[in-house]
Amino acid sequence: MKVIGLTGGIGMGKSTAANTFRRLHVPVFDADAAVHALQGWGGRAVAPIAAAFPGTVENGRVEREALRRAVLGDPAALKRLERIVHPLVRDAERRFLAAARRRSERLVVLDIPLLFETRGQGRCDLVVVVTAPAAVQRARVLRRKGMTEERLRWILGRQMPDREKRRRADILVNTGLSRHAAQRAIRKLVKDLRA
Ligand SMILES: CC(C)(COP(=O)(O)OP(=O)(O)OC[C@H]1O[C@@H](n2cnc3c(N)ncnc32)[C@H](O)[C@@H]1O)[C@@H](O)C(=O)NCCC(=O)NCCS
Ligand SMILES: Nc1ncnc2c1ncn2[C@@H]1O[C@H](COP(=O)(O)OP(=O)(O)OP(=O)(O)O)[C@@H](O)[C@H]1O
Repeated sequence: MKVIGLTGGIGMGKSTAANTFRRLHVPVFDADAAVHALQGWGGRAVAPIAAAFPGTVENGRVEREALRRAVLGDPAALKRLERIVHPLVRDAERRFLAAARRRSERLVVLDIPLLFETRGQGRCDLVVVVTAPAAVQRARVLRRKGMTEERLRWILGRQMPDREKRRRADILVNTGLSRHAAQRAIRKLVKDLRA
């Protein structure tokens, strides 16, 4: 089974690329979705987060807005949150990979925003980095509800710079050109890997 890592900075087009893989019947592990599930009702991160960040859990689930306020601008607090969440995400990833192996999948994708930051590339046979010009990235992200210049700057400061990610990529997918071009690049990759 070949494991494709999919990563890129905020707003570079990971989720869109992940959907293209799904349409080609390649199973995708979505780390952001795993974080949501872990922080949702019944999730394994709820109790440790309630203990570490009082007031951020309500009705058995994490209030992400409150948690964001608790960590924004506080690198030490974010580190504490990551130490709770990342091992649990890793666990979910292991289960995903084990299930895919049992089904004899030949190709799977790990969609992980912080793949390089958490040294996850070693678990991948090849890494796809989605990228676009900084101005395009900025415009995309600032269109989102609740996003501010300050928040964007802070997030970008916590992520490995795009040029570093590009340097480490096995395959670069430019999402700044057109949807069609990005889809074509992914289709070609899947076809080559399946051959
Ligand atoms: C702080 C939280 C509650 C904020 O939630 P919120 O719904 O407001 O934002 P969301 O999760 O959609 O993240 C917004 C953007 O920030 C980026 N981001 C999120 N966490 C981190 C982080 N630890 N370091 C760098 N960038 C991050 C993501 O790429 C995303 O594009 C949430 O991001 C969280 O629990 N983060 C810690 C877990 C983590 O490290 N996740 C990253 C993916 S594994
Ligand atoms: N190839 C592309 N061509 C044009 N627009 C694109 C392309 N890929 C993504 N986009 C647009 O860019 C925006 C961000 O895309 P997406 O949500 O996939 O990014 P992301 O990397 O998953 O973001 P985040 O890191 O915040 O989760 C969306 O509005 C999407 O429609």
